[in-house]
Amino acid sequence: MLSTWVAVVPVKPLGAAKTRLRGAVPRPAHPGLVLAMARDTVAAALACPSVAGVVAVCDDPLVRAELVADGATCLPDTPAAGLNAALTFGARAAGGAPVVALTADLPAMRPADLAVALAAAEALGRRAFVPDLEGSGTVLLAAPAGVALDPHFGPGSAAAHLRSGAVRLDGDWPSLRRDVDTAADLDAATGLGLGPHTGEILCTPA
Ligand SMILES: Nc1nc2c(ncn2[C@@H]2O[C@H](COP(=O)(O)OP(=O)(O)OP(=O)(O)O)[C@@H](O)[C@H]2O)c(=O)[nH]1
Ligand SMILES: C=C(OP(=O)(O)O)C(=O)O
Repeated sequence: MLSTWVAVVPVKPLGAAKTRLRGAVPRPAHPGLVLAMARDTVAAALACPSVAGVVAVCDDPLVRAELVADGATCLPDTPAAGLNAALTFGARAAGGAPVVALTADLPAMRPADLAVALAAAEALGRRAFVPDLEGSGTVLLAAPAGVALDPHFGPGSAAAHLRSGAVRLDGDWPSLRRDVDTAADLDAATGLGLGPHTGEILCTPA
């Protein structure tokens, strides 16, 4: 039987987020692009049959309002403590359920790819992670019920997750593994098929 996972999605305040992506769209559209990618990530997670709910961790009132309207629960960030603290905080709110951490920059993610990755994690019964397409970063970290998430996101996180004892999952899940950090990543995600919110931003004239 499939577990029902709680997905924890961290989102930086829009004014500070996705600095490497600046320039991919005209300057005023940048916050809207970051928000749209987060909304598509959350929508795909909510549409995945093995996900029971999404907890977003974010201090930005606009992001919180949009994601709650989309069906997520939102928690405030731990003040100035960073990404891994935010994930640990969000994971604790899952109350011992299986937790999957997802970055909020997966605008091409398909629910079916996420479901297959989660089934692979469940079959292992251990902490497991999915590297990004480049191989050095992490897009997903999963912990079974009752096991601490112990996130090590940040530069070189795939190696850090491996060192921490998590198992690397190497499935062919391009829509899940295509995180968007740069304009070139956004082009690649566009080629895979963007979610509707990100697609709409890119189609809106400046
Ligand atoms: N809640 C929260 N989310 C964070 C924090 N730092 C990063 N994130 C989120 O974690 C995910 C992965 O982070 P990055 O891909 O490095 O995003 P970023 O820091 O906005 O991007 P750059 O400025 O280009 O480094 C994204 O969804 C970010 O919004 C943080 O301090 N708090
Ligand atoms: C935070 C991460 O994202 P990126 O490396 O894409 O900034 C990560 O991969 O751990």
